[in-house]
Amino acid sequence: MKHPIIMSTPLAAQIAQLMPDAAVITVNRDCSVQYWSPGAEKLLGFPAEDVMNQAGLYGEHCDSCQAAYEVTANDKPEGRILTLHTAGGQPRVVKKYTMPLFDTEGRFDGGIAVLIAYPSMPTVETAFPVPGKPYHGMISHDPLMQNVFAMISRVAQTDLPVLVRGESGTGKELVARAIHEESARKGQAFVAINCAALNPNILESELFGHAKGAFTGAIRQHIGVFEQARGGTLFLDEIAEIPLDLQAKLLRVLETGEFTPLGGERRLIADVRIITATHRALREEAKSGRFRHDLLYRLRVIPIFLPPLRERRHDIPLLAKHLLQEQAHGAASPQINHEAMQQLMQYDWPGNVRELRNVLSYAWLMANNSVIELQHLPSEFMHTEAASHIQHTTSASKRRQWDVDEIQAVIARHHGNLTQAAQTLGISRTTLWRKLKNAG
Ligand SMILES: Nc1ncnc2c1ncn2[C@@H]1O[C@H](COP(=O)(O)OP(=O)(O)OP(=O)(O)O)[C@@H](O)[C@H]1O
Repeated sequence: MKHPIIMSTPLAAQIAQLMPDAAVITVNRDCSVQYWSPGAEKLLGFPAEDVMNQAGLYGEHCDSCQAAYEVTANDKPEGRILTLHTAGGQPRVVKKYTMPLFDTEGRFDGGIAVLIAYPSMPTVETAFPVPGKPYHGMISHDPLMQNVFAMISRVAQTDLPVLVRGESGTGKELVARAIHEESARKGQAFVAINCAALNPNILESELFGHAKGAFTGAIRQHIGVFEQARGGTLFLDEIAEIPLDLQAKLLRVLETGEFTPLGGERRLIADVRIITATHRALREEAKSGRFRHDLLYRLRVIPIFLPPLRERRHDIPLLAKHLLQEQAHGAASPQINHEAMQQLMQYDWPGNVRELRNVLSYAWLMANNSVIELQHLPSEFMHTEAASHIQHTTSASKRRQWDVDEIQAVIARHHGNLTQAAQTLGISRTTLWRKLKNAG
């Protein structure tokens, strides 16, 4: 039997005095408001007289819950992040803690809810988007990306399917992971699968699994990603690439919430949150018949678009600093000089942030712990007037010395594999040998 807790209004008022900025609310077993603190008036904008003795209040004022101020008998003590709307219609992100109360007979008898403005929580795991600060490993001060971060916080409070669209390397998987980490499914599995990387014949078994003997070669049972991700989040990358027959099967799973492994007898519950991603315009794919319309509507409930890096060039210095710091693992990270930064800013970045990360790794290696200059960037950055000028003015002796350092650093990075080192340097293995011999 649950322990009886008596929550009288004076006691609630005392708690409210201890937490003047929080909304302290008590409800009875019908969810009718019995106490509404001055902090609740401040945080949510509704005066007490408007809400007292009202039940099931303001469901329409909550984007991610049924009733904003509800307390149920099964509520757990952990906080939930919700987006509410204030009396003035402004969205307000709050963390809501609830405690159900029970009478001496063990019957549910209402409870207490404490709502705190989310960013002011002392224990926020740096999860609230703050411009210029990393948000789940992503950094940007671009307004579109800030919107994306805010959207992640909101959709994470629901189980709605999200479709992330963006070019390769724009951070689609980071977005999917961030939604998972912000959601109640955090702590359960996050399973990512790239639908384009798998042969269509084995994709079905990768998704739903197969029983032993389901087809020739199925020598043992295989657990598919729907089951691996049970209770957690399933990220289906490059969703546009799945064949039409599999699209039909996936649609059925989404409609019924169940699936059967290939050759299996039992239907299993698909308890996963689905996040999909693509670099293609899925609506165009549907128009041209390559993607099912009905599946598109199922998956694209919440669309999130990630802009390419060339459309947010002003993010490049911030990202470069962040990525270099990440690679330095706490040690002092190298600076980038003006010319090199100019080149980075002008480049089109077809591979987006992933390409920027790789270019910076290369440049750091080449700079050998000194300031990153233009000549440390890969060859595609050296084909401009400014670049050729700088190359020209690099002294021959400095250049030769730099070559040896560079070669040795690249060889070390490839753990002594000269073929791979030569590939990274863009020279033949023979030239590499010759340079090493001359240096020695
Ligand atoms: N805004 C960002 N801030 C910091 N790092 C980022 C950002 N966006 C992407 N990255 C980094 O870029 C790389 C690529 O990110 P991710 O794998 O999420 O991209 P993607 O869009 O899923 O790529 P693909 O479509 O090729 O799978 C990762 O190393 C990731 O950490």
